[in-house]
Amino acid sequence: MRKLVLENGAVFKGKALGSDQAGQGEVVFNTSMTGYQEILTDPSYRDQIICMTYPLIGNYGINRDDFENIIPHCAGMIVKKAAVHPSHFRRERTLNEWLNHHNIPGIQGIDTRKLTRMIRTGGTMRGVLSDSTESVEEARLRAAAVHSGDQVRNVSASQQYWYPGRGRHRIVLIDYGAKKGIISHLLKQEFEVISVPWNTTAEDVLSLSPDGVMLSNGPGDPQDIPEAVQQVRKLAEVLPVFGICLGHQLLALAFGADTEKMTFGHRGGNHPVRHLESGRVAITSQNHSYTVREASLAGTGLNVSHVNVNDGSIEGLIHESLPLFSVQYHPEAAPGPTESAVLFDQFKALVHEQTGGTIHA
Ligand SMILES: NC(=O)CC[C@H](N)C(=O)O
Repeated sequence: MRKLVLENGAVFKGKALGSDQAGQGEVVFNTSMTGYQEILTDPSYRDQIICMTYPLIGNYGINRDDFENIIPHCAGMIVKKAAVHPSHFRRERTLNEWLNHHNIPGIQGIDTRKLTRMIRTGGTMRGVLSDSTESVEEARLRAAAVHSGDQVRNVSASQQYWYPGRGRHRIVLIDYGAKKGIISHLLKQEFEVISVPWNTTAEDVLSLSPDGVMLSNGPGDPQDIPEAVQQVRKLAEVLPVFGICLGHQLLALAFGADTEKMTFGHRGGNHPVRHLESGRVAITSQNHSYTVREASLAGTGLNVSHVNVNDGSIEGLIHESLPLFSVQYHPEAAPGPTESAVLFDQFKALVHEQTGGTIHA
């Protein structure tokens, strides 16, 4: 028997999934029906235990192509039922085999609806996964003591990577825990991409002669990395910038706005977002716990471009005079609906406009 114990004392008894090692982290839920491979390898889930609300996970196995990072960074996985015999022509391993291979613990067979409702009302909670015979109170105390920090430092690559691309314009991607999908979309726009570690100084970024800067997604609280915020501000004054998720939050902080933690965040592939100027709604892929505080935007030069249709939270920002924009959701859609990929076209157009170039088809 394996159990999940939350910091509020709730106990969920189920069966083992993945590694036998004890797991601990912040328990979050994701409403995507598919895309578990991309979700498990998204570095933004660092130190989090992911509960999938869809009841059958793993039915098409794990393949060699759909990774968002070389290794998974999440702390655990919770499913109602993990498929034992996945069926897909690209499948190479089962979910259970792959979790074992990467030493990630999980639990299956618990009431994931009950857990999700508990998080929706009580907020994101810390929890532990264990096989041990420790008492519930001991496990609860362990859960309440879970502390995460240094998440970006732990997931960002420690060196530069160069992706030649086919275009004339060079983008420096600041890697706070970047998903492969972002790099693929930049290359599709024919940008040359240089990804740099999260703590690269603005001066070192500028020495690479970029035509624009992409601020990636990443784990944790954006306020944990004030040194990165300072560098973003310097870059935003001189170059076109596009920020995604953590990158969006860092851009807001760089201009003096504030961020706060949401009760349970947004995670899934079906979040409706309204573009205020056109009134058009896009269905988006999301994975975040923090949000930009609307009241804090006054006087920053940043305006709200997109809002979440469900709860009205800020989903996009645009600067009133500088060539900068950002979104809280995931236009790279890995996994998720691809309709927001147009934002990468808009970034290309912005970079070309700023550099005086023309777009080559
Ligand atoms: N996907 C992301 O970049 C997440 C951003 C941030 N860690 C949050 O949870 O809000």
